[in-house]
Amino acid sequence: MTSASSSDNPLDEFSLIRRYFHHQPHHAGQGDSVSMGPGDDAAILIPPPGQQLVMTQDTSLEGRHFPADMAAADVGYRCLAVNLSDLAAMGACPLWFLLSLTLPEVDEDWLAGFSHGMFELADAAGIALVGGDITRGPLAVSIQATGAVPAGQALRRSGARAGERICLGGVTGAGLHGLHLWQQGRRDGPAIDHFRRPQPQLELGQSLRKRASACIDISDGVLADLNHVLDASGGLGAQLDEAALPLDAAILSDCDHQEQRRLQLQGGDDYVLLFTLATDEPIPAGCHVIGHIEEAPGIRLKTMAGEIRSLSAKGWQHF
Ligand SMILES: Nc1ncnc2c1ncn2[C@@H]1O[C@H](COP(=O)(O)OP(=O)(O)O)[C@@H](O)[C@H]1O
Ligand SMILES: Cc1ncc(C[n+]2csc(CCOP(=O)(O)OP(=O)(O)O)c2C)c(N)n1
Ligand SMILES: [Mg+2]
Repeated sequence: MTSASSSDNPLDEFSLIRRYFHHQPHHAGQGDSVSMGPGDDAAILIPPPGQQLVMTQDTSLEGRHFPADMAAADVGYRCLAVNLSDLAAMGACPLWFLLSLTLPEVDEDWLAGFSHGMFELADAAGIALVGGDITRGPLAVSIQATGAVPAGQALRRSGARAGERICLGGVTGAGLHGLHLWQQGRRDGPAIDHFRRPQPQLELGQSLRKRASACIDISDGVLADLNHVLDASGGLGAQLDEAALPLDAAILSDCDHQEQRRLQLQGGDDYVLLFTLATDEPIPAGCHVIGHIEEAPGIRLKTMAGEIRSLSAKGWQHF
């Protein structure tokens, strides 16, 4: 957020909520499960019969998760996208979300842009905003999203087994590279687009139910998030094949080989799915096999030269 409100009489909290956050869902059926949305002490929701609810929450802070000079519409889109990516990783269909917004001031241009970007993705994904909270302070966006899966079919981090293939739902490295370019003053191009507007892989996640043995979305980098799967699956290990790592050469063309590898494996901000598949499962279209699960703990890389090197599961860490 870069500019202050020019209004002499800023909107009060309730008018602001009515103006920017009472949104009529565009999607057929979106909102049908909402008995009471924003406006009462809490939302009243109708869980889909026979389904389990899946809940997640991620907070995005200015300067930590998105740059202070990012357009408000992109901030709105991105903050919802990172939460939808967690629903995708569980194989869930999005239903409802709560928005907790901390604003330094009432800037109506910013709010109009933010809500526009957020609802653009909400409508595309079929998720309804059902409530939230607004307070004053340094800009922070916290979203709690709920989805549903048929009972017993949610994807977990914990089901990987030795011998299974490790797959990626898309290329990695573009997100953090986009941030680096942003920090160098660039404002357009495919890597920047990837960083500004990550595309949660909801359809892929849903298609992996009853097929993938484990799944996670990559927010902290391939190695760090693969390591969560290995830990959750009982302390297994993995071997990755350097030659098989998907690389969008156009996106990472301005990086040397070592930087490309670092971004691909440790970048973060990717929001593609990483999942494990038994050897008889077909590989979904657009996905890449990057290695396999092994009994021996730790992550190893088979290099282009055929050497096996140990890798540390380093990735993004807040502390
Ligand atoms: N403050 C918290 N209280 C309880 N559980 C938490 C808290 N923060 C994170 N978790 C849980 O820890 C797990 C890992 O969180 P996180 O690393 O944020 O995952 P993700 O990358 O999927 O967002 C999740 O199951 C999340 O719900
Ligand atoms: C301004 C800015 N600096 C740095 C980053 C890089 N970054 C910040 S948090 C993060 C990891 C993901 O965020 P986190 O809060 O750990 O989300 P979660 O893993 O819980 O989904 C990355 C790669 C960024 N996105 N924006
Ligand atoms: Mg999280």
